[in-house]
Amino acid sequence: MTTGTLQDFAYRIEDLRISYGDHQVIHGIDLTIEKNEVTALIGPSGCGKSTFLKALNGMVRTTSNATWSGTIEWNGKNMIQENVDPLELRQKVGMVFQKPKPFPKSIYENVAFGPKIHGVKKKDIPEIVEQTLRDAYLFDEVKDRLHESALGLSGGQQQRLCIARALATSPDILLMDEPTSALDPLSTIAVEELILKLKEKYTVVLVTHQMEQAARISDSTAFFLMGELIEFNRTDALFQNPKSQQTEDYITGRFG
Ligand SMILES: Nc1ncnc2c1ncn2[C@@H]1O[C@H](COP(=O)(O)OP(=O)(O)OP(=O)(O)O)[C@@H](O)[C@H]1O
Repeated sequence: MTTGTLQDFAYRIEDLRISYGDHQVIHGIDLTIEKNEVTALIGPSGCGKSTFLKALNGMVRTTSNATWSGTIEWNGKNMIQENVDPLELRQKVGMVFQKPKPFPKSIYENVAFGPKIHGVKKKDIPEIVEQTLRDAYLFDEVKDRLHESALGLSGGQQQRLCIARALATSPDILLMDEPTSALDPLSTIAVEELILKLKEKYTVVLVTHQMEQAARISDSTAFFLMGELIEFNRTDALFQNPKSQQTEDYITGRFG
């Protein structure tokens, strides 16, 4: 594999296997994640969706009881076999979690934190903060209170701030682990609309328990069951005409 090759995909995954101690939880997954699309990961609790996401941002490497094998080609390298700079990975692959957890600092400082760590010049930071808050469709709501605590924002605003924080280091990819599960319906719609806009600039991989959400906002959907990839297809095709009986049972609510 040549370093720096321009890829037309965000990730190419081949025969990915992951274990925690003796417990294998991902069983040989092959999947290509396209750039500038939303890829949804669905499946019942414990099927390995979060573990798969942790593989994509390299967190499996630093999880003490975890081992992995296979190929995750990202940015011209197999991140399982080859040395990938953890700082580069953290800058290029942003992560958004289930519960919004802004730092107990001002709105401004939350967004400025990443660029500061990555060595952006002090004079450039105000512009980055403003642009990133605009990209997260939050700027107009917070422009008069940038230096007030982020903890004073609503849950939905806090989640959009966490998305802004992830965007502030100019990533290519955003990994989102159930980003709306702690939000009320209106905030959920705001975050879903944001995700749809983000794919113009970013690749989004989204773990969701809400089938309607996958159907509404993703381009492709992967259905996981007990650590195996049962079906991966364009979202419309997967929901309208599932090829596997297990997919059909899951999306029609017969289990999970
Ligand atoms: N650090 C860990 N050590 C040991 N086992 C783990 C660890 N993290 C996850 N597991 C186990 O790996 C399996 C897959 O978990 P994972 O969190 O990836 O599933 P999930 O599909 O994201 O579940 P959920 O939808 O409930 O979040 C589960 O059996 C879980 O208990």
